[in-house]
Amino acid sequence: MKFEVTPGWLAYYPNPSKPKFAMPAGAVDAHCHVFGPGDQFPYAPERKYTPCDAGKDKLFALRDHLGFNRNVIVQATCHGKDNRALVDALLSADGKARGVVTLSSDVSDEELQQLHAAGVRGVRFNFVKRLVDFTPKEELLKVANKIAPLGWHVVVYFEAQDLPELWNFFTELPTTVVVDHMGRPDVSKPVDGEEFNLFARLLSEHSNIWSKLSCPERLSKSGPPALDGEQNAYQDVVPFARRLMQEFPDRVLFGTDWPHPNLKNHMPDDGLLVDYVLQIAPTAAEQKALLVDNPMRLYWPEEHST
Ligand SMILES: O=C(O)/C=C(\CC(=O)C(=O)O)C(=O)O
Repeated sequence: MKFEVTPGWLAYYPNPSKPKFAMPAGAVDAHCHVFGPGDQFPYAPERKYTPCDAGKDKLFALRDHLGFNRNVIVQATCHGKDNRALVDALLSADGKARGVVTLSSDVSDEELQQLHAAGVRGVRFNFVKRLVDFTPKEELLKVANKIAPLGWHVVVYFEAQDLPELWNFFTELPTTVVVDHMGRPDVSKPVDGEEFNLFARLLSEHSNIWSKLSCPERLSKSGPPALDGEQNAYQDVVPFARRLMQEFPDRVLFGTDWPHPNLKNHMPDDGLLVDYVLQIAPTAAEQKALLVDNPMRLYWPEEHST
């Protein structure tokens, strides 16, 4: 099937630079996507956007170019609950990729076993209103209860203003819970203000809740963008990520978010996005926790020793 991309769609950066930051051995890109290709893995009829194709071969080439060792591929809403593109990527990754899928509550035990064998270790619940239609919480809880016995976790994506309403749901989930993109704070508000304090409290009061420090390119208001060799990109986001890195060093993850769906004003150079990590995790110990130990503990526990 032929798909027309959403008007104004920004394609991923064509020739990313080589990062200056040599990541620790075994680094994991813990948040990225595959899109199609649409003629092989059609986009979902209920999608809110149509991206440009960004298939597994491009993702794996980027992984190697940037110096990551492994990927965690997260289901994006443009593929709905059809996880075939993601599973196909996992099966082609020589064990170097794990996945987070989207499921409906009638998923069978047999399907779950197949997904587990392919490398799936989590489900994603998306609450961002521009991306998805509403799903009743009972439905989501059913899914969470089905995947809990497999040792999987739940990834949640929401915007900061919706946290109060979602708090009870998140804190009652029976699994590890991983929050995408620091709960999308408004970074023009203070890092120790009411909004971000609430998010930090979610983690401090619930030791099963983790956060990705990803997506400065999406959260930043004043940049500067990760373009043209910029080594101090997205300075307005750094204090937020830095706070979580320091307060919860063993529950944070980082990912590129390639191919960066729905960006509106610029497309980052992924090499410079890797260099951004030096600002939020300046010490070798923090870098190892963020990029290796934490994601390995969550996604490859059988290989993880520390
Ligand atoms: O890639 C991300 O994490 C963020 C997205 C897209 C997304 O999550 C999805 O479509 O599922 C966004 O903010 O548009």
